Amino acid sequence: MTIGKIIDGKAFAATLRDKVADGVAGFVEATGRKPGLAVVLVGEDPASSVYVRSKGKMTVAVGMESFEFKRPDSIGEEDLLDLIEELNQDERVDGILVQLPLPKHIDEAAVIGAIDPAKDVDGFHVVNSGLLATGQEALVPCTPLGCIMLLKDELGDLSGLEAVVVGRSNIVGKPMAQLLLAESATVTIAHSRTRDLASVVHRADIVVAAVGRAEMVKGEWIKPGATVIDVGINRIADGEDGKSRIVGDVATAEALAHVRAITPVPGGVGPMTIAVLLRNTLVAAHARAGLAKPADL
Ligand SMILES: Nc1nc2c(c(=O)[nH]1)N[C@@H](CN(C=O)c1ccc(C(=O)N[C@@H](CCC(=O)O)C(=O)O)cc1)CN2
Repeated sequence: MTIGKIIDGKAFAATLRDKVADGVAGFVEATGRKPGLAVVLVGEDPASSVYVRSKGKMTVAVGMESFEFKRPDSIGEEDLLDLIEELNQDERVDGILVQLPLPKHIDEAAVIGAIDPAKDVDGFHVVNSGLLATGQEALVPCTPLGCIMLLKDELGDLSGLEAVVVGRSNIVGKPMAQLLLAESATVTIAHSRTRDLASVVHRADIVVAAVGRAEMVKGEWIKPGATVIDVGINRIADGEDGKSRIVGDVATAEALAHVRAITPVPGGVGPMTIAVLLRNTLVAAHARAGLAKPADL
């Protein structure tokens, strides 16, 4: 039995961060200032706090300015919108990111819609999703852009390949499908109501699993030689000692016998998310300064 390749997202992300650091040095030389990223965290969700801390550290590590804004769960929507407006006007800030999820009493769409699209380094604003959908230059959501980078690195030209995206979220599934379409793949979006998901997935040369359900995509669903990108990060109880571990949306151990290549969880897509965020911030900084974006990004 042959075993598929494990795609090392951690190593790819480290190389991307090095390229961003080089690009930042060039930007500082050209403009006399550092690119700046503002991250807004509402509440104290432990996972979100870890991601925000990590974003701050990596922002500084590539030579950018990091601005962190922590607000309590109880913040009102108007106050959050006022903060966003301040950041929109702040010349030191090239990128604004509001860590998701937000507390239930805050309208996520209203907050994202208040971010200046030129500073929307998450690529979630409708202006950026519209630009992406119509094939124009846009700030693109970090996780799907990271997935495309890994796929192109593994497969080269994606043109004509059959791709199935499992999941239809605005953050991953929909932009992922748009990016694959832009690469001339033949794209299907499957979701919780899709009939006979196993046979839909079995058609695919590329499977992107982004449903948020632990190991839902089974190994036998995968067409031999397919490439699988696992976006899921699901914490599950492991054994009797009460400890937990993280698994993806794909049953990786089973899938390895079928795939050409697969991203692991952890260490696959996750690390790409923050590396692409830094890349997007540098791209936004160049655009705001009227400079062309560095060629290798
Ligand atoms: N405004 C945003 N909110 C959220 C986003 C986003 O892109 N923008 N994505 C996720 C969280 N996220 C970054 O914000 C993120 C998730 C996972 C990882 C990561 O590196 N994961 C590791 C495992 C981590 C662990 O052990 O818990 C991995 O997969 O190897 C980075 C960033 C939701 N919110």
